[in-house]
Amino acid sequence: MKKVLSIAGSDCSGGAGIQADLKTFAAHQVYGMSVITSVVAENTARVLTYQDIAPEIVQAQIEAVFTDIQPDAVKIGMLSNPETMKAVAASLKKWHPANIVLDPVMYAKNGAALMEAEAIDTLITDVLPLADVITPNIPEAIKISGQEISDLAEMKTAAQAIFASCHTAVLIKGGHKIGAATDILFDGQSFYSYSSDRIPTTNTHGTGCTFSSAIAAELAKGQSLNQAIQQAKSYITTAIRHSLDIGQGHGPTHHFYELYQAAATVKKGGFNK
Ligand SMILES: Nc1ncnc2c1ncn2[C@@H]1O[C@H](COP(=O)(O)OP(=O)(O)OP(=O)(O)O)[C@@H](O)[C@H]1O
Ligand SMILES: Cc1ncc(COP(=O)(O)O)c(N)n1
Repeated sequence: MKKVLSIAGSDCSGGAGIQADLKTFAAHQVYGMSVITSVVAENTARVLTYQDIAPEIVQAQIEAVFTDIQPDAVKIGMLSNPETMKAVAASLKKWHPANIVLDPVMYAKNGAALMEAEAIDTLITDVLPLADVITPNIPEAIKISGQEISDLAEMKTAAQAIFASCHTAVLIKGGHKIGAATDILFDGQSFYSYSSDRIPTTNTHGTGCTFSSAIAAELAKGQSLNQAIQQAKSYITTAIRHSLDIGQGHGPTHHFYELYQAAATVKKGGFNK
Protein backbone atom coordinates (compact mmCIF):
# COMPACT_ATOMS: atom_id res chain seq x y z
CA MET A 1 0.00 0.00 0.00
CA LYS A 2 1.22 3.50 -0.83
CA LYS A 3 1.88 5.78 2.15
CA VAL A 4 1.18 9.51 2.31
CA LEU A 5 2.10 11.97 5.07
CA SER A 6 0.26 15.21 5.79
CA ILE A 7 2.11 17.99 7.66
CA ALA A 8 -0.69 20.41 8.55
CA GLY A 9 -2.93 21.99 11.16
CA SER A 10 -5.76 20.23 13.00
CA ASP A 11 -9.37 21.36 12.37
CA CYS A 12 -11.42 20.10 15.33
CA SER A 13 -14.64 20.44 13.29
CA GLY A 14 -13.30 17.83 10.87
CA GLY A 15 -13.73 19.60 7.53
CA ALA A 16 -10.27 20.99 6.71
CA GLY A 17 -6.63 20.50 7.75
CA ILE A 18 -5.30 17.12 8.89
CA GLN A 19 -8.83 15.72 9.23
CA ALA A 20 -9.73 16.44 5.58
CA ASP A 21 -6.34 15.11 4.49
CA LEU A 22 -6.72 11.76 6.30
CA LYS A 23 -10.28 11.32 4.98
CA THR A 24 -9.04 12.01 1.45
CA PHE A 25 -6.18 9.52 1.86
CA ALA A 26 -8.60 6.85 3.13
CA ALA A 27 -10.94 7.41 0.15
CA HIS A 28 -7.93 6.99 -2.16
CA GLN A 29 -6.96 3.78 -0.35
CA VAL A 30 -3.50 5.01 0.60
CA TYR A 31 -2.09 4.75 4.14
CA GLY A 32 -2.36 8.19 5.79
CA MET A 33 -0.02 9.68 8.42
CA SER A 34 -0.09 13.09 10.11
CA VAL A 35 2.35 15.58 11.60
CA ILE A 36 0.39 18.31 13.37
CA THR A 37 1.81 21.83 13.11
CA SER A 38 -0.94 23.74 14.89
CA VAL A 39 -4.14 23.01 16.81
CA VAL A 40 -6.87 25.25 15.43
CA ALA A 41 -10.08 25.84 17.39
CA GLU A 42 -12.37 26.33 14.41
CA ASN A 43 -15.69 25.25 12.98
CA THR A 44 -17.57 25.68 9.72
CA ALA A 45 -18.24 29.35 10.51
CA ARG A 46 -15.19 30.77 12.29
CA VAL A 47 -11.72 30.39 13.73
CA LEU A 48 -11.75 31.02 17.49
CA THR A 49 -8.01 30.74 18.07
CA TYR A 50 -5.06 28.46 17.42
CA GLN A 51 -1.95 27.25 19.19
CA ASP A 52 1.14 26.31 17.22
CA ILE A 53 2.98 23.14 18.12
CA ALA A 54 6.59 23.91 19.14
CA PRO A 55 8.94 23.60 16.11
CA GLU A 56 11.03 20.93 17.87
CA ILE A 57 7.89 18.81 18.39
CA VAL A 58 6.97 19.25 14.71
CA GLN A 59 10.47 18.07 13.81
CA ALA A 60 10.27 15.18 16.26
CA GLN A 61 7.00 14.00 14.68
CA ILE A 62 8.62 14.09 11.22
CA GLU A 63 11.62 12.20 12.63
CA ALA A 64 9.32 9.58 14.15
CA VAL A 65 7.66 8.99 10.79
CA PHE A 66 10.74 8.96 8.58
CA THR A 67 12.93 6.81 10.82
CA ASP A 68 10.27 4.11 10.53
CA ILE A 69 8.22 4.62 7.36
CA GLN A 70 9.19 6.16 4.00
CA PRO A 71 6.18 8.10 2.63
CA ASP A 72 5.54 7.91 -1.12
CA ALA A 73 4.28 11.50 -1.02
CA VAL A 74 4.02 14.39 1.43
CA LYS A 75 1.28 17.01 1.55
CA ILE A 76 2.02 20.22 3.46
CA GLY A 77 -0.72 22.55 4.69
CA MET A 78 -0.83 25.14 7.49
CA LEU A 79 2.58 26.46 8.58
CA SER A 80 1.70 29.58 10.53
CA ASN A 81 5.06 31.09 11.42
CA PRO A 82 8.70 31.32 10.23
CA GLU A 83 10.03 29.00 12.96
CA THR A 84 7.67 26.17 11.99
CA MET A 85 8.50 26.77 8.32
CA LYS A 86 12.24 26.56 9.01
CA ALA A 87 11.80 23.38 11.09
CA VAL A 88 9.78 21.69 8.33
CA ALA A 89 12.23 22.87 5.65
CA ALA A 90 15.20 21.44 7.59
CA SER A 91 13.41 18.09 7.97
CA LEU A 92 12.51 17.96 4.27
CA LYS A 93 16.16 18.65 3.39
CA LYS A 94 17.23 15.85 5.72
CA TRP A 95 14.79 13.22 4.41
CA HIS A 96 14.19 14.58 0.86
CA PRO A 97 10.90 12.71 0.33
CA ALA A 98 9.47 12.24 -3.16
CA ASN A 99 6.36 14.08 -4.34
CA ILE A 100 5.94 17.11 -2.06
CA VAL A 101 2.63 18.94 -2.59
CA LEU A 102 2.44 22.25 -0.73
CA ASP A 103 -0.82 24.10 -0.13
CA PRO A 104 0.31 27.55 1.12
CA VAL A 105 -2.59 28.01 3.56
CA MET A 106 -2.95 31.67 4.58
CA TYR A 107 -6.63 32.12 5.42
CA ALA A 108 -9.61 29.96 6.38
CA LYS A 109 -12.73 30.15 4.17
CA ASN A 110 -14.22 32.78 6.48
CA GLY A 111 -11.18 35.04 6.03
CA ALA A 112 -9.43 34.35 9.37
CA ALA A 113 -5.63 34.40 9.09
CA LEU A 114 -3.89 31.04 9.57
CA MET A 115 -0.42 32.37 8.68
CA GLU A 116 1.39 35.35 10.21
CA ALA A 117 1.69 38.13 7.60
CA GLU A 118 5.45 38.46 8.14
CA ALA A 119 5.99 34.73 7.47
CA ILE A 120 5.48 35.18 3.72
CA ASP A 121 9.18 35.88 3.02
CA THR A 122 10.29 32.68 4.78
CA LEU A 123 7.57 30.75 2.95
CA ILE A 124 8.90 32.00 -0.40
CA THR A 125 12.62 31.62 0.29
CA ASP A 126 12.77 28.52 2.52
CA VAL A 127 9.73 26.33 1.83
CA LEU A 128 8.26 26.78 -1.67
CA PRO A 129 11.50 25.77 -3.47
CA LEU A 130 11.44 22.38 -1.69
CA ALA A 131 8.03 21.38 -3.09
CA ASP A 132 7.29 19.60 -6.37
CA VAL A 133 4.07 21.53 -6.82
CA ILE A 134 2.39 24.33 -4.88
CA THR A 135 -1.37 24.95 -4.92
CA PRO A 136 -2.20 28.57 -3.99
CA ASN A 137 -5.76 29.84 -4.32
CA ILE A 138 -6.14 33.28 -5.90
CA PRO A 139 -5.70 35.40 -2.72
CA GLU A 140 -2.60 33.32 -1.81
CA ALA A 141 -1.18 33.62 -5.35
CA ILE A 142 -1.65 37.41 -5.17
CA LYS A 143 0.36 37.52 -1.91
CA ILE A 144 3.14 35.26 -3.21
CA SER A 145 3.50 36.87 -6.65
CA GLY A 146 2.78 40.47 -5.61
CA GLN A 147 0.55 40.71 -8.71
CA GLU A 148 -3.16 41.35 -9.09
CA ILE A 149 -5.25 38.48 -10.49
CA SER A 150 -8.68 39.11 -11.94
CA ASP A 151 -8.85 36.75 -14.93
CA LEU A 152 -7.27 33.64 -16.48
CA ALA A 153 -4.56 35.64 -18.27
CA GLU A 154 -3.45 37.16 -14.95
CA MET A 155 -3.53 33.70 -13.30
CA LYS A 156 -1.01 32.60 -15.95
CA THR A 157 1.24 35.65 -15.48
CA ALA A 158 1.20 35.18 -11.70
CA ALA A 159 2.02 31.46 -12.06
CA GLN A 160 5.02 32.36 -14.24
CA ALA A 161 6.19 34.96 -11.70
CA ILE A 162 5.90 32.47 -8.82
CA PHE A 163 7.77 29.81 -10.82
CA ALA A 164 10.54 32.33 -11.52
CA SER A 165 11.03 32.89 -7.78
CA CYS A 166 10.92 29.28 -6.54
CA HIS A 167 11.38 26.97 -9.58
CA THR A 168 8.47 24.83 -8.42
CA ALA A 169 5.43 23.91 -10.53
CA VAL A 170 2.52 26.21 -9.62
CA LEU A 171 -1.18 25.28 -9.71
CA ILE A 172 -3.33 28.38 -9.13
CA LYS A 173 -6.86 27.39 -8.10
CA GLY A 174 -9.77 29.35 -9.46
CA GLY A 175 -12.25 28.44 -6.74
CA HIS A 176 -12.37 32.05 -5.59
CA LYS A 177 -13.21 33.41 -9.08
CA ILE A 178 -16.66 33.94 -10.47
CA GLY A 179 -17.56 31.67 -13.37
CA ALA A 180 -16.21 28.16 -14.06
CA ALA A 181 -13.87 26.60 -11.48
CA THR A 182 -10.75 26.68 -13.62
CA ASP A 183 -7.28 25.94 -12.22
CA ILE A 184 -4.04 26.74 -14.10
CA LEU A 185 -0.78 24.78 -13.82
CA PHE A 186 2.55 26.20 -14.98
CA ASP A 187 5.38 23.66 -14.80
CA GLY A 188 8.14 25.96 -16.03
CA GLN A 189 7.51 25.11 -19.68
CA SER A 190 3.81 24.75 -20.40
CA PHE A 191 0.42 25.77 -19.09
CA TYR A 192 -2.30 23.21 -18.34
CA SER A 193 -5.89 24.01 -17.49
CA TYR A 194 -8.31 21.97 -15.34
CA SER A 195 -11.90 23.06 -15.38
CA SER A 196 -15.29 22.11 -14.02
CA ASP A 197 -18.63 23.88 -13.79
CA ARG A 198 -19.00 25.92 -10.61
CA ILE A 199 -21.21 23.97 -8.20
CA PRO A 200 -23.72 26.33 -6.59
CA THR A 201 -22.98 25.62 -2.93
CA THR A 202 -21.47 27.41 0.06
CA ASN A 203 -20.34 24.06 1.49
CA THR A 204 -16.70 24.43 0.48
CA HIS A 205 -14.89 24.15 3.83
CA GLY A 206 -11.70 22.19 3.21
CA THR A 207 -11.72 22.24 -0.59
CA GLY A 208 -8.06 23.30 -0.81
CA CYS A 209 -6.96 20.68 1.74
CA THR A 210 -8.92 17.95 -0.04
CA PHE A 211 -7.58 18.88 -3.47
CA SER A 212 -3.90 19.00 -2.44
CA SER A 213 -4.21 15.70 -0.53
CA ALA A 214 -5.84 14.04 -3.55
CA ILE A 215 -2.95 15.25 -5.74
CA ALA A 216 -0.45 13.82 -3.22
CA ALA A 217 -2.30 10.46 -3.12
CA GLU A 218 -2.26 10.22 -6.92
CA LEU A 219 1.44 11.14 -7.12
CA ALA A 220 2.13 8.44 -4.50
CA LYS A 221 0.43 5.95 -6.81
CA GLY A 222 2.89 6.86 -9.57
CA GLN A 223 0.79 9.21 -11.69
CA SER A 224 2.50 12.07 -13.55
CA LEU A 225 1.79 15.57 -12.20
CA ASN A 226 -0.69 16.28 -15.01
CA GLN A 227 -2.52 12.95 -14.51
CA ALA A 228 -2.52 13.39 -10.72
CA ILE A 229 -4.11 16.85 -11.00
CA GLN A 230 -6.71 15.60 -13.52
CA GLN A 231 -7.74 12.78 -11.19
CA ALA A 232 -7.69 15.05 -8.13
CA LYS A 233 -9.81 17.65 -9.95
CA SER A 234 -12.47 14.98 -10.61
CA TYR A 235 -12.28 13.94 -6.96
CA ILE A 236 -12.64 17.48 -5.52
CA THR A 237 -15.48 18.27 -7.91
CA THR A 238 -17.32 15.12 -6.82
CA ALA A 239 -16.53 15.80 -3.13
CA ILE A 240 -17.99 19.34 -3.47
CA ARG A 241 -21.02 18.04 -5.37
CA HIS A 242 -21.71 15.68 -2.44
CA SER A 243 -20.64 18.21 0.25
CA LEU A 244 -22.48 18.07 3.56
CA ASP A 245 -24.91 20.56 5.03
CA ILE A 246 -23.26 20.31 8.45
CA GLY A 247 -22.74 23.28 10.78
CA GLN A 248 -23.83 26.89 10.47
CA GLY A 249 -21.14 28.15 8.10
CA HIS A 250 -19.44 26.53 5.11
CA GLY A 251 -20.22 22.81 5.29
CA PRO A 252 -17.43 20.32 4.53
CA THR A 253 -16.57 18.30 1.45
CA HIS A 254 -17.55 14.63 1.60
CA HIS A 255 -15.23 11.63 1.31
CA PHE A 256 -15.64 7.93 0.86
CA TYR A 257 -14.27 5.32 -1.49
CA GLU A 258 -17.37 5.20 -3.70
CA LEU A 259 -16.91 8.93 -4.38
CA TYR A 260 -13.34 8.26 -5.43
CA GLN A 261 -14.57 5.55 -7.80
CA ALA A 262 -17.31 7.87 -9.10
CA ALA A 263 -14.71 10.61 -9.68
CA ALA A 264 -12.54 8.17 -11.64
CA THR A 265 -15.57 7.40 -13.80
CA VAL A 266 -16.28 11.11 -14.40
CA LYS A 267 -12.82 11.36 -15.90
CA LYS A 268 -13.70 8.65 -18.41
CA GLY A 269 -16.86 10.59 -19.20
CA GLY A 270 -19.31 8.01 -17.84
CA PHE A 271 -20.38 9.44 -14.49
CA ASN A 272 -23.10 12.02 -14.49
CA LYS A 273 -24.73 12.76 -11.16
N1 LIG B 1 -18.10 25.98 -6.05
C1 LIG B 1 -17.19 25.21 -6.65
N2 LIG B 1 -17.53 24.38 -7.67
C2 LIG B 1 -16.63 23.60 -8.29
N3 LIG B 1 -15.32 23.59 -7.96
C3 LIG B 1 -14.89 24.40 -6.97
C4 LIG B 1 -15.80 25.25 -6.26
N4 LIG B 1 -15.08 25.93 -5.30
C5 LIG B 1 -13.81 25.50 -5.41
N5 LIG B 1 -13.68 24.61 -6.42
C6 LIG B 1 -12.48 23.89 -6.81
O1 LIG B 1 -11.96 23.30 -5.62
C7 LIG B 1 -10.53 23.27 -5.68
C8 LIG B 1 -10.00 24.02 -4.46
O2 LIG B 1 -10.05 25.39 -4.79
P1 LIG B 1 -10.22 26.61 -3.80
O3 LIG B 1 -9.85 27.85 -4.54
O4 LIG B 1 -11.56 26.55 -3.16
O5 LIG B 1 -9.12 26.24 -2.77
P2 LIG B 1 -8.82 26.96 -1.44
O6 LIG B 1 -9.43 28.30 -1.43
O7 LIG B 1 -7.37 26.83 -1.18
O8 LIG B 1 -9.59 26.10 -0.44
P3 LIG B 1 -9.60 26.40 1.07
O9 LIG B 1 -10.11 27.81 1.19
O10 LIG B 1 -10.54 25.36 1.54
O11 LIG B 1 -8.20 26.26 1.57
C9 LIG B 1 -10.15 23.88 -7.03
O12 LIG B 1 -10.04 22.85 -7.99
C10 LIG B 1 -11.35 24.77 -7.34
O13 LIG B 1 -11.46 25.04 -8.71
C1 LIG C 1 -6.20 23.58 10.01
C2 LIG C 1 -6.71 24.22 8.76
N1 LIG C 1 -5.97 24.13 7.63
C3 LIG C 1 -6.42 24.70 6.49
C4 LIG C 1 -7.62 25.38 6.45
C5 LIG C 1 -8.11 26.03 5.19
O1 LIG C 1 -9.30 25.44 4.72
P1 LIG C 1 -10.66 26.27 4.57
O2 LIG C 1 -10.30 27.57 3.90
O3 LIG C 1 -11.53 25.44 3.68
O4 LIG C 1 -11.28 26.49 5.90
C6 LIG C 1 -8.35 25.44 7.65
N2 LIG C 1 -9.53 26.09 7.73
N3 LIG C 1 -7.87 24.87 8.79
